Amino acid sequence: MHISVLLEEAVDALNIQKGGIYVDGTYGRGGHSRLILSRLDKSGQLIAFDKDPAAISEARSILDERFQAVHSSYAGMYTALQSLGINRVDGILLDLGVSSIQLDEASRGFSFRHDGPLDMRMDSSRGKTAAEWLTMASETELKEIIRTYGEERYAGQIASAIVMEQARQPISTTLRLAEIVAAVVRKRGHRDDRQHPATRTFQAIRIHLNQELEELSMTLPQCVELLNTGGRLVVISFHSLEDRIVKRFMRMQTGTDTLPRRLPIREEESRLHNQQKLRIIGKKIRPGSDEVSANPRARSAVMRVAEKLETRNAISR
Ligand SMILES: C[S@@+](CC[C@H](N)C(=O)[O-])C[C@H]1O[C@@H](n2cnc3c(N)ncnc32)[C@H](O)[C@@H]1O
Repeated sequence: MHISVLLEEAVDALNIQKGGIYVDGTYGRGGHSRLILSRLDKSGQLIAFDKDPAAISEARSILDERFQAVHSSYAGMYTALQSLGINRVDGILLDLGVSSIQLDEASRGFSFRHDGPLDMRMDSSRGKTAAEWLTMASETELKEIIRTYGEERYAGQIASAIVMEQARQPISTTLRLAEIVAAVVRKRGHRDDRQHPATRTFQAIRIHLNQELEELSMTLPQCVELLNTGGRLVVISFHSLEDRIVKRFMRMQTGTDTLPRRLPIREEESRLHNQQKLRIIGKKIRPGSDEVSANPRARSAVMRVAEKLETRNAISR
Protein backbone atom coordinates (compact mmCIF):
# COMPACT_ATOMS: atom_id res chain seq x y z
CA MET A 1 0.00 0.00 0.00
CA HIS A 2 1.16 3.54 -0.68
CA ILE A 3 0.00 6.28 1.68
CA SER A 4 0.01 9.61 -0.16
CA VAL A 5 2.19 12.24 1.48
CA LEU A 6 0.77 15.74 2.12
CA LEU A 7 -2.38 14.63 0.32
CA GLU A 8 -4.80 17.43 1.25
CA GLU A 9 -2.05 20.05 1.45
CA ALA A 10 -0.77 19.32 -2.07
CA VAL A 11 -4.21 19.27 -3.68
CA ASP A 12 -5.25 22.42 -1.79
CA ALA A 13 -2.06 24.07 -3.03
CA LEU A 14 -3.09 23.35 -6.63
CA ASN A 15 -6.00 25.72 -6.02
CA ILE A 16 -8.25 23.59 -8.23
CA GLN A 17 -10.61 25.37 -10.61
CA LYS A 18 -13.52 22.99 -11.18
CA GLY A 19 -13.33 23.08 -14.97
CA GLY A 20 -9.54 23.27 -15.21
CA ILE A 21 -6.94 20.94 -16.74
CA TYR A 22 -4.50 19.36 -14.29
CA VAL A 23 -1.43 17.14 -14.51
CA ASP A 24 -0.30 14.58 -11.95
CA GLY A 25 3.26 13.89 -13.12
CA THR A 26 3.73 11.01 -10.66
CA TYR A 27 0.58 8.88 -10.47
CA GLY A 28 2.01 6.17 -8.14
CA ARG A 29 -1.14 4.61 -6.75
CA GLY A 30 -3.29 7.60 -7.56
CA GLY A 31 -3.92 9.04 -4.09
CA HIS A 32 -3.40 12.61 -5.27
CA SER A 33 -5.05 11.94 -8.64
CA ARG A 34 -8.26 10.67 -7.03
CA LEU A 35 -8.52 13.70 -4.77
CA ILE A 36 -7.91 16.05 -7.72
CA LEU A 37 -10.65 14.28 -9.71
CA SER A 38 -13.07 14.65 -6.80
CA ARG A 39 -12.63 18.42 -6.97
CA LEU A 40 -13.25 18.76 -10.71
CA ASP A 41 -16.63 19.13 -12.35
CA LYS A 42 -17.73 17.48 -15.60
CA SER A 43 -15.66 19.83 -17.75
CA GLY A 44 -12.39 19.37 -15.83
CA GLN A 45 -9.54 17.10 -16.96
CA LEU A 46 -6.69 15.26 -15.31
CA ILE A 47 -3.75 13.76 -17.16
CA ALA A 48 -1.52 11.48 -15.10
CA PHE A 49 1.99 10.31 -15.95
CA ASP A 50 4.12 7.53 -14.53
CA LYS A 51 7.21 5.74 -15.75
CA ASP A 52 6.19 2.55 -14.04
CA PRO A 53 4.03 0.24 -16.18
CA ALA A 54 2.47 -1.23 -12.99
CA ALA A 55 1.36 2.23 -11.84
CA ILE A 56 -0.12 2.97 -15.27
CA SER A 57 -1.97 -0.31 -15.44
CA GLU A 58 -3.56 0.53 -12.06
CA ALA A 59 -4.35 4.03 -13.32
CA ARG A 60 -6.16 2.58 -16.33
CA SER A 61 -8.65 0.97 -13.94
CA ILE A 62 -10.01 4.48 -13.27
CA LEU A 63 -12.89 4.65 -15.69
CA ASP A 64 -13.62 8.34 -15.82
CA GLU A 65 -13.81 10.27 -19.05
CA ARG A 66 -12.14 13.27 -17.43
CA PHE A 67 -9.02 11.17 -16.74
CA GLN A 68 -6.16 9.92 -18.97
CA ALA A 69 -3.07 7.97 -17.92
CA VAL A 70 0.14 8.22 -19.94
CA HIS A 71 3.03 5.78 -19.62
CA SER A 72 5.93 8.18 -19.86
CA SER A 73 8.46 10.02 -17.80
CA TYR A 74 7.21 13.41 -16.72
CA ALA A 75 10.17 14.69 -18.70
CA GLY A 76 8.10 13.90 -21.82
CA MET A 77 5.15 15.88 -20.48
CA TYR A 78 5.26 18.78 -22.95
CA THR A 79 5.31 16.55 -26.05
CA ALA A 80 2.77 14.09 -24.65
CA LEU A 81 0.31 16.86 -23.80
CA GLN A 82 0.76 18.44 -27.24
CA SER A 83 -0.11 15.13 -28.84
CA LEU A 84 -3.30 15.08 -26.74
CA GLY A 85 -4.07 18.56 -28.09
CA ILE A 86 -3.31 20.26 -24.75
CA ASN A 87 -1.13 23.39 -24.83
CA ARG A 88 -1.88 24.89 -21.44
CA VAL A 89 -2.83 23.49 -18.03
CA ASP A 90 -4.00 24.97 -14.72
CA GLY A 91 -1.86 23.02 -12.30
CA ILE A 92 0.91 20.42 -12.13
CA LEU A 93 1.83 18.15 -9.24
CA LEU A 94 5.12 16.26 -8.92
CA ASP A 95 5.38 13.92 -5.93
CA LEU A 96 8.93 12.75 -6.52
CA GLY A 97 10.82 9.52 -5.90
CA VAL A 98 9.55 5.99 -5.49
CA SER A 99 6.26 4.74 -4.07
CA SER A 100 6.08 2.43 -1.06
CA ILE A 101 4.78 -0.25 -3.40
CA GLN A 102 7.92 -0.05 -5.53
CA LEU A 103 10.11 -0.10 -2.40
CA ASP A 104 8.31 -2.97 -0.70
CA GLU A 105 7.93 -5.23 -3.72
CA ALA A 106 11.07 -7.39 -3.54
CA SER A 107 10.96 -8.20 -7.25
CA ARG A 108 11.48 -4.51 -8.14
CA GLY A 109 14.91 -4.60 -6.53
CA PHE A 110 14.80 -1.25 -4.71
CA SER A 111 14.94 -2.57 -1.17
CA PHE A 112 17.92 -3.48 0.96
CA ARG A 113 15.53 -5.21 3.37
CA HIS A 114 13.83 -7.70 1.04
CA ASP A 115 15.88 -10.01 -1.13
CA GLY A 116 15.18 -9.73 -4.82
CA PRO A 117 16.86 -9.27 -8.20
CA LEU A 118 18.98 -6.11 -8.24
CA ASP A 119 16.76 -4.18 -10.64
CA MET A 120 15.84 -0.65 -9.38
CA ARG A 121 14.28 0.55 -12.64
CA MET A 122 11.15 2.64 -12.20
CA ASP A 123 10.33 1.88 -15.81
CA SER A 124 10.73 -1.88 -15.77
CA SER A 125 10.01 -2.02 -19.52
CA ARG A 126 13.29 -0.45 -20.61
CA GLY A 127 16.88 0.38 -19.69
CA LYS A 128 19.56 -1.40 -17.72
CA THR A 129 18.94 -3.01 -14.35
CA ALA A 130 21.24 -2.04 -11.47
CA ALA A 131 22.86 -5.49 -11.71
CA GLU A 132 23.61 -4.95 -15.41
CA TRP A 133 24.92 -1.46 -14.76
CA LEU A 134 27.25 -2.75 -12.00
CA THR A 135 28.90 -5.11 -14.47
CA MET A 136 30.04 -2.06 -16.48
CA ALA A 137 30.61 0.67 -13.89
CA SER A 138 34.21 1.59 -13.08
CA GLU A 139 35.34 2.15 -9.52
CA THR A 140 35.76 5.87 -10.18
CA GLU A 141 32.27 6.19 -11.62
CA LEU A 142 30.76 4.24 -8.72
CA LYS A 143 32.58 6.36 -6.17
CA GLU A 144 31.45 9.56 -7.84
CA ILE A 145 27.82 8.45 -7.98
CA ILE A 146 27.71 7.14 -4.42
CA ARG A 147 29.34 10.32 -3.15
CA THR A 148 27.24 12.76 -5.19
CA TYR A 149 23.81 11.14 -5.11
CA GLY A 150 24.14 9.34 -1.78
CA GLU A 151 26.18 11.99 0.04
CA GLU A 152 27.93 8.92 1.50
CA ARG A 153 31.16 9.61 3.33
CA TYR A 154 32.55 6.09 2.70
CA ALA A 155 31.88 6.29 -1.06
CA GLY A 156 35.49 5.42 -1.99
CA GLN A 157 35.68 2.34 0.23
CA ILE A 158 32.20 1.16 -0.81
CA ALA A 159 33.02 1.56 -4.51
CA SER A 160 36.23 -0.40 -4.09
CA ALA A 161 34.46 -3.23 -2.18
CA ILE A 162 31.72 -3.44 -4.82
CA VAL A 163 34.23 -3.64 -7.68
CA MET A 164 36.25 -6.34 -5.85
CA GLU A 165 33.18 -8.45 -5.10
CA GLN A 166 31.86 -7.92 -8.60
CA ALA A 167 35.10 -9.35 -10.01
CA ARG A 168 34.70 -12.48 -7.85
CA GLN A 169 31.03 -13.00 -8.68
CA PRO A 170 28.52 -10.64 -10.32
CA ILE A 171 26.29 -8.95 -7.74
CA SER A 172 22.77 -9.84 -8.77
CA THR A 173 20.61 -9.51 -5.65
CA THR A 174 19.64 -6.65 -3.36
CA LEU A 175 20.68 -8.41 -0.16
CA ARG A 176 24.13 -9.24 -1.50
CA LEU A 177 24.74 -5.58 -2.40
CA ALA A 178 23.34 -4.49 0.97
CA GLU A 179 25.69 -6.88 2.81
CA ILE A 180 28.76 -5.70 0.90
CA VAL A 181 27.95 -2.05 1.66
CA ALA A 182 27.00 -2.70 5.29
CA ALA A 183 30.26 -4.58 5.89
CA VAL A 184 32.29 -1.56 4.71
CA VAL A 185 30.29 0.96 6.75
CA ARG A 186 30.43 -1.20 9.91
CA LYS A 187 34.18 -1.78 9.48
CA ARG A 188 34.65 2.00 9.62
CA GLY A 189 32.89 1.84 13.01
CA HIS A 190 29.93 3.85 11.80
CA ARG A 191 26.60 3.24 13.55
CA ASP A 192 23.35 5.03 12.95
CA ASP A 193 20.39 3.16 14.36
CA ARG A 194 17.94 5.30 12.40
CA GLN A 195 19.33 4.32 9.03
CA HIS A 196 20.39 1.03 7.43
CA PRO A 197 24.09 1.33 6.39
CA ALA A 198 23.19 0.68 2.74
CA THR A 199 20.49 3.39 2.56
CA ARG A 200 22.69 6.04 0.93
CA THR A 201 24.30 3.70 -1.59
CA PHE A 202 20.93 2.31 -2.70
CA GLN A 203 19.56 5.84 -3.01
CA ALA A 204 22.55 6.88 -5.12
CA ILE A 205 22.35 3.95 -7.54
CA ARG A 206 18.58 4.40 -7.88
CA ILE A 207 18.90 8.13 -8.62
CA HIS A 208 21.61 7.51 -11.20
CA LEU A 209 19.91 4.58 -12.92
CA ASN A 210 16.59 6.39 -13.24
CA GLN A 211 18.20 9.73 -14.17
CA GLU A 212 16.03 11.28 -11.47
CA LEU A 213 17.75 14.63 -11.09
CA GLU A 214 18.31 15.14 -14.82
CA GLU A 215 14.65 14.43 -15.56
CA LEU A 216 13.51 16.77 -12.79
CA SER A 217 15.70 19.56 -14.17
CA MET A 218 14.37 18.97 -17.69
CA THR A 219 10.76 19.00 -16.49
CA LEU A 220 10.55 22.13 -14.35
CA PRO A 221 10.95 24.55 -17.32
CA GLN A 222 8.29 22.57 -19.24
CA CYS A 223 5.92 23.05 -16.30
CA VAL A 224 6.39 26.82 -16.39
CA GLU A 225 5.83 26.81 -20.15
CA LEU A 226 2.64 24.76 -19.81
CA LEU A 227 0.98 26.65 -16.97
CA ASN A 228 -1.73 29.20 -17.59
CA THR A 229 -1.43 32.49 -15.72
CA GLY A 230 -2.47 31.77 -12.13
CA GLY A 231 -1.73 28.03 -12.56
CA ARG A 232 0.17 26.31 -9.78
CA LEU A 233 3.26 24.10 -9.70
CA VAL A 234 3.42 21.90 -6.59
CA VAL A 235 6.49 19.75 -5.95
CA ILE A 236 7.04 17.31 -3.09
CA SER A 237 10.70 16.24 -2.69
CA PHE A 238 12.14 13.54 -0.48
CA HIS A 239 15.81 14.41 -0.27
CA SER A 240 17.94 17.50 -0.28
CA LEU A 241 19.32 16.98 -3.80
CA GLU A 242 15.83 17.15 -5.32
CA ASP A 243 14.70 19.95 -3.06
CA ARG A 244 17.77 22.02 -3.91
CA ILE A 245 16.94 21.79 -7.64
CA VAL A 246 13.31 22.78 -7.05
CA LYS A 247 14.18 25.64 -4.69
CA ARG A 248 16.84 27.04 -7.02
CA PHE A 249 14.59 26.74 -10.06
CA MET A 250 11.66 28.48 -8.40
CA ARG A 251 13.89 31.29 -7.18
CA MET A 252 15.39 31.76 -10.64
CA GLN A 253 11.91 32.01 -12.10
CA THR A 254 10.90 34.68 -9.62
CA GLY A 255 13.86 36.74 -10.80
CA THR A 256 15.06 37.06 -7.22
CA ASP A 257 18.02 34.70 -7.51
CA THR A 258 21.16 36.65 -8.16
CA LEU A 259 23.61 35.91 -10.96
CA PRO A 260 27.30 35.89 -10.02
CA ARG A 261 28.16 39.60 -9.93
CA ARG A 262 31.60 39.59 -11.48
CA LEU A 263 30.73 37.62 -14.58
CA PRO A 264 30.50 39.64 -17.79
CA ILE A 265 26.77 39.11 -18.36
CA ARG A 266 25.34 40.66 -21.46
CA GLU A 267 22.31 42.86 -21.10
CA GLU A 268 20.03 40.45 -22.98
CA GLU A 269 20.98 37.52 -20.72
CA SER A 270 20.43 39.66 -17.71
CA ARG A 271 17.01 40.75 -18.95
CA LEU A 272 15.99 37.14 -19.65
CA HIS A 273 17.27 36.09 -16.26
CA ASN A 274 15.17 38.71 -14.57
CA GLN A 275 12.02 37.81 -16.42
CA GLN A 276 9.68 36.96 -13.61
CA LYS A 277 7.58 33.95 -14.54
CA LEU A 278 6.65 32.54 -11.15
CA ARG A 279 5.65 33.80 -7.74
CA ILE A 280 6.43 31.60 -4.76
CA ILE A 281 3.38 30.75 -2.66
CA GLY A 282 4.04 30.50 1.07
CA LYS A 283 6.99 28.83 2.71
CA LYS A 284 8.14 25.26 2.19
CA ILE A 285 5.75 22.85 3.89
CA ARG A 286 6.67 19.74 5.85
CA PRO A 287 4.29 17.05 7.10
CA GLY A 288 3.13 17.48 10.69
CA SER A 289 4.05 15.07 13.48
CA ASP A 290 0.72 13.21 13.19
CA GLU A 291 1.32 12.47 9.54
CA VAL A 292 4.91 11.37 10.19
CA SER A 293 3.89 8.98 12.95
CA ALA A 294 1.14 7.50 10.77
CA ASN A 295 3.48 7.32 7.75
CA PRO A 296 7.22 7.42 8.57
CA ARG A 297 8.01 7.75 4.84
CA ALA A 298 6.63 11.29 5.05
CA ARG A 299 9.46 12.25 7.43
CA SER A 300 11.75 13.73 4.81
CA ALA A 301 9.10 15.32 2.58
CA VAL A 302 9.27 19.01 1.65
CA MET A 303 6.61 20.67 -0.49
CA ARG A 304 7.16 23.86 -2.50
CA VAL A 305 4.50 25.76 -4.41
CA ALA A 306 4.76 28.44 -7.10
CA GLU A 307 2.23 30.24 -9.27
CA LYS A 308 2.63 31.28 -12.90
CA LEU A 309 2.60 35.02 -13.45
CA GLU A 310 1.58 36.88 -16.52
CA THR A 311 4.83 37.04 -18.49
CA ARG A 312 6.20 40.56 -18.68
CA ASN A 313 9.64 41.98 -19.26
CA ALA A 314 11.44 42.83 -16.09
CA ILE A 315 13.84 45.77 -15.89
CA SER A 316 17.45 44.83 -16.64
CA ARG A 317 19.93 44.95 -13.83
C1 LIG B 1 5.92 9.02 -4.47
S1 LIG B 1 5.18 8.12 -5.75
C2 LIG B 1 3.73 9.05 -6.11
C3 LIG B 1 2.57 8.68 -5.26
C4 LIG B 1 1.26 9.32 -5.65
N1 LIG B 1 1.30 10.77 -5.53
C5 LIG B 1 0.12 8.77 -4.84
O1 LIG B 1 -0.50 9.52 -4.10
O2 LIG B 1 -0.16 7.57 -4.96
C6 LIG B 1 6.20 8.52 -7.09
C7 LIG B 1 5.78 7.89 -8.41
O3 LIG B 1 6.40 8.66 -9.42
C8 LIG B 1 6.88 7.83 -10.43
N2 LIG B 1 8.00 8.54 -11.05
C9 LIG B 1 9.19 8.84 -10.53
N3 LIG B 1 9.95 9.52 -11.41
C10 LIG B 1 9.18 9.66 -12.52
C11 LIG B 1 9.39 10.28 -13.78
N4 LIG B 1 10.55 10.87 -14.11
N5 LIG B 1 8.38 10.27 -14.65
C12 LIG B 1 7.19 9.68 -14.36
N6 LIG B 1 6.96 9.05 -13.19
C13 LIG B 1 7.93 9.04 -12.28
C14 LIG B 1 7.29 6.56 -9.74
O4 LIG B 1 7.26 5.49 -10.64
C15 LIG B 1 6.23 6.46 -8.63
O5 LIG B 1 5.16 5.67 -9.07
